[in-house]
Amino acid sequence: MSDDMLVKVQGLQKHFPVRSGLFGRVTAQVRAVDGVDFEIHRGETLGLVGESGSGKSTTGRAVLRLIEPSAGSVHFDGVDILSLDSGALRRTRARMQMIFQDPYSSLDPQATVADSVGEPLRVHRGLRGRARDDAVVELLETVGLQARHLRRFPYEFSGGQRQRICIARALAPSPDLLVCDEPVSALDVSIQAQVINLLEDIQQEFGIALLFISHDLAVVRHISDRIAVMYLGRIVEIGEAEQVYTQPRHPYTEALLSAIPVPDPVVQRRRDRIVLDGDIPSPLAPPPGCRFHTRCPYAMDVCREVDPPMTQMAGGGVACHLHDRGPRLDGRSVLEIEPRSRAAEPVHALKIPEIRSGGMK
Ligand SMILES: Nc1ncnc2c1ncn2[C@@H]1O[C@H](COP(=O)(O)OP(=O)(O)OP(=O)(O)O)[C@@H](O)[C@H]1O
Repeated sequence: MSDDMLVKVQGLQKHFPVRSGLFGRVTAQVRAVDGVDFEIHRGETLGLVGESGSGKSTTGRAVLRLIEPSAGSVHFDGVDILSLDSGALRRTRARMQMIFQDPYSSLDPQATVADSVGEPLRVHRGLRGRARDDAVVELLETVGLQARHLRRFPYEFSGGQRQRICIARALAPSPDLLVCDEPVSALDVSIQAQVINLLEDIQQEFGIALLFISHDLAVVRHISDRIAVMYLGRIVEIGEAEQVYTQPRHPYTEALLSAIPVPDPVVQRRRDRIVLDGDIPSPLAPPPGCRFHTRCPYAMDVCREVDPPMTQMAGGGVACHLHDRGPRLDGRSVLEIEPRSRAAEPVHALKIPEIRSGGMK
């Protein structure tokens, strides 16, 4: 792992068993995360986007080992966190904190701010009494609250203020990584930008890396250095934020982007709205071949058969799709690329029709 690499995730899977019948036999598996690779560098913000159900939260939790991954590896600062015993995991986890969507349920309603934010200071830094309160006040000021809030309870705060308290608590053990799972989705629109700006300021001031999970590509673009797009348990595209936003390689990214209103009418016209058919398929039985083919406006016969590999694209970014819609770094054609997996039919026997025109709606 290079020196500036903080997190390296390889082949991550999380399958949830579905049990039924009198004896609770496992009859199926929800493949919530089904082979995910990415890296986060020190001080970097990686945005993770995708529709509801694409596996973003499960990925975030599995990275922190809040849930046990089914397969794959997660290295944090060079250490394989899946190999740690509970004591070592607890110590490492202090450096990896999580902020959840709902600040209402994230805080103990019976605990004052001093206690909520002070507890990790006691556990991880051994602070007590006055020293602990002073450190809490410092953290409160960092997140835009004041010393007068110290003895108050969660019900006395607005949603935005509660999320600030959660952020202060997450900062208490001086983490290197913050996993933010839809941190502004439960807040009023007017407050969302303030909390995103706060996270950005914190990230810059303390050099903390962020894994920023959101279903909203517009939110993620603002804060991210790089963006990973997730669909049905897999990352389908990953690259520099600006490049993913202005030059999407995967039809799914294109569809997500087309749903974002753009103030410039010329850009909006270039970005005709792509409405995807139907809902995201069930992770109990992902479609064979390319998982996106059932909703893809450009689907070809081959897409039903071949699970496309991630391909390094010229101009930056990595995307998984079979269409020749951007130059590949290796200059190879669709059929030369080794598929990740393939169904019964060999690829060369498949006829690739023209990309359907008029597929956009
Ligand atoms: N504990 C669980 N048991 C069974 N299935 C689960 C469990 N947790 C998540 N899932 C399923 O895994 C899939 C991915 O869920 P996940 O919450 O990770 O997606 P998401 O992209 O974060 O969406 P959302 O924003 O709605 O949470 C979904 O189909 C979900 O129903």
